[in-house]
Amino acid sequence: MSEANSELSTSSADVAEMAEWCQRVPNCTTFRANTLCYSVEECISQLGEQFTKKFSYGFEKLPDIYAHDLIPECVVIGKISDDMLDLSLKKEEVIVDAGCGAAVLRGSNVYAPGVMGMLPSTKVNSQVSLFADLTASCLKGYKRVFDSDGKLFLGNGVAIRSRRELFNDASPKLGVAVELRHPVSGLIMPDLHSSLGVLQNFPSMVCVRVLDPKPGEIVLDMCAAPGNKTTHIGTLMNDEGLVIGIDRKSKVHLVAANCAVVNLKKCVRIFAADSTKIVADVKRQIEAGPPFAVDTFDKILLDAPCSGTGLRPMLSNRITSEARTRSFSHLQKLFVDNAVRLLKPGGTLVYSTCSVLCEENECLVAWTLDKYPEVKLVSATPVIGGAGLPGCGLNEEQRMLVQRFGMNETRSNSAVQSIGFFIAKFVKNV
Ligand SMILES: C[S@@+](CC[C@H](N)C(=O)[O-])C[C@H]1O[C@@H](n2cnc3c(N)ncnc32)[C@H](O)[C@@H]1O
Repeated sequence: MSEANSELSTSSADVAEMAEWCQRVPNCTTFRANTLCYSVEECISQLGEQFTKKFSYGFEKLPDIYAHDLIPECVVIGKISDDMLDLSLKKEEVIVDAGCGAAVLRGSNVYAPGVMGMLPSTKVNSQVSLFADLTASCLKGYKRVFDSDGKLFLGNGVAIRSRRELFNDASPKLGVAVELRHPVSGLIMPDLHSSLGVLQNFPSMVCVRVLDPKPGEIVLDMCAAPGNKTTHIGTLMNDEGLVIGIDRKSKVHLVAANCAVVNLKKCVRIFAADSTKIVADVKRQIEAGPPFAVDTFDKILLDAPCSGTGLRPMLSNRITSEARTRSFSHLQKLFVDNAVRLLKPGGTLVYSTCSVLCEENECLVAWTLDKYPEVKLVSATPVIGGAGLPGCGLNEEQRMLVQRFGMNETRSNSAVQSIGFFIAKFVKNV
């Protein structure tokens, strides 16, 4: 990074605004249809049937379910209307940790590991009010009414597990503990165990559309697990060509499992490796896995490990951890270095993060352009998010080429308000 760029960082006013934005919940649920097995229309109709069954306990009207006009495989599921929600407080309460609370606000049931407290009077099938403990002060197994300023109401549900099953038995604490019925956010999630498609944040789908993989191409997904973007890439390629997915040894099985679920049988090869060290000095067979020779790939997705500060709702404060961010931008530069070398002349590199901090986004792009004259920044089309932040190393023209989801979505033309995300697209000179 040049001297000037190295001093750039997200200002404390921006950080405060971002922290406030990150506490808000997205305004819909997004689901990527598995178009290898279903048409988007079939997918929408099956989701409608699923929700009709799920809502047999009393909702009169399903939320809107429709395909996004610019990303056709993206199925948008609207909110349950407020007038159908029963948000009256119940006698029984269940306390969950902040991570579980964030998932509940996005429409998830409560899974057993997230439960911190439950009253002894709660029975299976009891109606319960759900609260998140934002202070991390509720001890596991708490059995009284939790009295705290950091107690956030999440909605109402029905207990599926008893207190004894959750805290006393020696059996493993897995599975659904409380079925969510009336979330304050109005958001619901479809059944997750299905080949119909995957729950995926909207900008993640845009990111793969920006990469624009085509059947027959040779594509590298440098940070692939759990494989949501790998399966999207393979699907857009109609399972023809070669997609190399790389991640850590402990995670590559997730990518393989997700490929199997969506019925990708031919084009994806998965390898465990460190993507900061995958460039070989000599020519090698691509199928043999890393390291790879320079100038090998038509397209590379670098969905980099990052601070995750765009993920929302964020109920615990991760955004001020400067040390973490610094270590991520160091790692991100090592990935970029490998990516630029592995890209064929004329090839495309897409860099993305789910961070809202400019150190991991605009500054990283400015550093890349400064360090590698052989790549140029091009428009990250389809452009749906806002422009890059000013004052972070990119000039006016360059700011318009990248896209940023989250606060400052100045040119956003999508009604979907999702997580914070950043996408930049580079092409290597021929
Ligand atoms: C943002 S996540 C990727 C999400 C994935 N692209 C998806 O859409 O499902 C970043 C990933 O980078 C992986 N990672 C971190 N360091 C790595 C390294 N040195 N080499 C390869 N992968 C790494 C992490 O294990 C994590 O799965």
